Order: sequence, then C-alpha cells, then structure tokens
Amino acid sequence: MPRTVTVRAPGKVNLQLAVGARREDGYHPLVTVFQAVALYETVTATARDDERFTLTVSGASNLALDPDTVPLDESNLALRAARAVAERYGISEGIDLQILKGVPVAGGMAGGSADAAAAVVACAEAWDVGASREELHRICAELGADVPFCLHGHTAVGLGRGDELSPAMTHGQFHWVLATQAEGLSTPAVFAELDRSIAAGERTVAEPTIDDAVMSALMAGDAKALGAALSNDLQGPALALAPHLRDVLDAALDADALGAIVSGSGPTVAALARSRQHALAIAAHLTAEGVAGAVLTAAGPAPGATVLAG
Ligand SMILES: C[C@@](CO)(OP(=O)(O)O)[C@H](O)COP(=O)(O)OP(=O)(O)OC[C@H]1O[C@@H](n2ccc(N)nc2=O)[C@H](O)[C@@H]1O
Ligand SMILES: Nc1ncnc2c1ncn2[C@@H]1O[C@H](COP(=O)(O)OP(=O)(O)O)[C@@H](O)[C@H]1O
Repeated sequence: MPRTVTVRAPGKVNLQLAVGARREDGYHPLVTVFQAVALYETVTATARDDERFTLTVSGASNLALDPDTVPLDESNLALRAARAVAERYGISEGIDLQILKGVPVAGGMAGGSADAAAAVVACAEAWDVGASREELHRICAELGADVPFCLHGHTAVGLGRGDELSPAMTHGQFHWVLATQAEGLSTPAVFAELDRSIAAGERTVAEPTIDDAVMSALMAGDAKALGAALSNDLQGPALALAPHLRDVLDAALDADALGAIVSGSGPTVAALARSRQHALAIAAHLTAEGVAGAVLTAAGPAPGATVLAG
C-alpha cells in the first residue's frame, strides 16, 4: 500500500525586515519579524515503489495562478526538499508530490519556501524516517532562508540569514490584506538593487537591530501601533524595480489601512486592517482602484507546517 501524507504550511509577511551589508557568501545579515498568515500551500506526498520523483502543481481558485510561473523541474523547492530528505535518510524509493498553491508565486510571501517545508514533513512521514523536529529544521535551513519559518509558523524573530528563529509573544489576531501583482519580483534582484544603491551612496547601511515598537505592539495586540511600526529595508529597492507599487501602498492608506508595506522582497503589498470587516473594505477599494492582480485577506498569526491527513 502506498503511503500518502498531506501537509499544509503557511505563507508569511515580514513585519520588520532590517538588512545589513552583503556578506562574503552573498547573503545579507537580517533582523526580521515574520508573521505566518492563513494562506496555505498544501503538499500531498505518496511514496512510490520505484525510484521516480514526480510533481504536479495546481493553484487555488482565488489566486489566478499562471502555472508557467512555477518551475516543474528539479529546481522546484518541493522536489529539492524531497531529494534532501531521501539523501539524509538513505531512502532509495521515489515519491509523487502534488502541490496546491494558496500563496502568491514570487510574491515575497514565501510560497515556494512553504512548499519546501510542507514537502520535508510530508516526505519524512510518507517514508516514515523518524525525524526529530531539530532534524527537520536543519534540512529546511539548507533549502532556503525562509523555509525554517514556514515549518515553525506563528510569529518569530529571524536572525542570521533569517533562519535562526525565536518565537515572538503576540496577543490576538491581526487582519491583513494582501495585494498581489501578475509579475513577480526576484528575491536576488531586489537584494542586488539594495547593494547597488548602497554602493552608489544613495542609501546607508547599519547593523540591523530589532525594533522594540514592533515587539511591544505584538505583545499588546495593538494593531494601530503595529501598523505604525511596520518597516522593510527592501521596500525602497522593490519600489525602484516596480514603481507602480507606490500606487498600491497609497490606495491602501486611502482606505485607512493602519499601515501598508511591501512584503519581503515584494511585489505583494501587505496592508494591516482594524478588523476583518475593515480588511474586506480595504480589499474592495484596492480591487476598485485596479492597482493589484488578486486581492486576498488573511489573519495572522497562523500555525506552521501541519499534517492534515496521513
Ligand atoms: C527576502 C525574504 C524576507 O523574508 O523573503 P522573500 O521576499 O523571498 O519571501 C528572505 O530573506 C528570502 O528568503 P528565501 O527566499 O528563502 O531566500 P533563499 O532562497 O535562501 O535565497 C535567495 C537569494 O536571496 C538573497 N538573500 C536571501 C536571504 C538573506 N538573508 N540574504 C540574501 O541576500 C541571496 O541573493 C540569495 O541567493
Ligand atoms: N514550489 C515552488 N513554488 C513557487 N515557486 C518556486 C517553487 N520552487 C521554486 N520556485 C521558484 O522560486 C521563486 C520564488 O518563489 P516564492 O517562494 O513563491 O516567492 P518569494 O521568494 O518571493 O517569497 C519563483 O519565482 C520560482 O521560480
């Protein structure tokens, strides 16, 4: 009997993203506060009797996903995740992976990273390798800077490349509006634009530090204070590469969002609302203004990778 396991993992927004100077290895030291939001990638893994690895991808109906934007070859993060688990545990069988995407592709919301985290857990279960949480974390960290957070979920501070996590205390739920774009932004290209602007003297770079205003707003469950404290060092570079994102930020603030920010390396814009009802009103305004691709709403924090069936 083939063993089938389904796991879902969340996308994220960065409430703070402070970026230091580029390191020798090409990565940048980060201080970031991640919040997982209730938009999920769902990965189903079925162990095979032979050595083949297969992949199919479909998109949730509200995403208007262009399937061509997701690589189906060995560069797909879910396939890389399956290969990493097989290698780590000496598994010689193959796997069938099915991804149902609920997070915008190349949107700065870690959809590919969520696929990787979900695939690591699903494959480990399907092959019954008996991995500890620490081992799963280590495999995730090798796959990408954001992947461990998608495993853990909730709200967390990320240091180093963003993969050294510690939980952040929060109170209650926050209501987000996520405005996507048809064209994604490449994460390396946005970091490279940051490097260019620093080298050109257009921007200074400092040692990144945690913003206490973000942490105390989270602990108090104070959405207004959190909205005022949102910050992202990659927003300027993302706007330089995609200037129309300014219209999205302005439209969200016109609809009285408590704060609006480019999520991670963009181009998704995350706007913070006072309530679920306010989030729907902001979403309606963004849709009417025609500044976004899809406009989604989601609450955070949301749990990390979770086994749904298997
Ligand atoms: C910017 C952030 C903020 O959370 O998220 P996204 O916008 O991609 O969702 C992350 O740092 C992205 O994490 P992730 O997308 O997992 O990055 P990786 O695959 O490990 O790296 C892709 C590329 O991003 C750059 N990179 C990533 C992380 C980091 N601390 N410094 C970097 O310079 C490097 O150019 C690297 O080659
Ligand atoms: N399973 C996957 N889903 C989406 N994109 C993937 C996947 N695997 C690899 N990629 C590649 O990673 C890039 C960034 O993916 P994604 O995680 O969606 O965005 P971001 O890094 O901006 O949060 C995509 O443009 C795509 O080429």
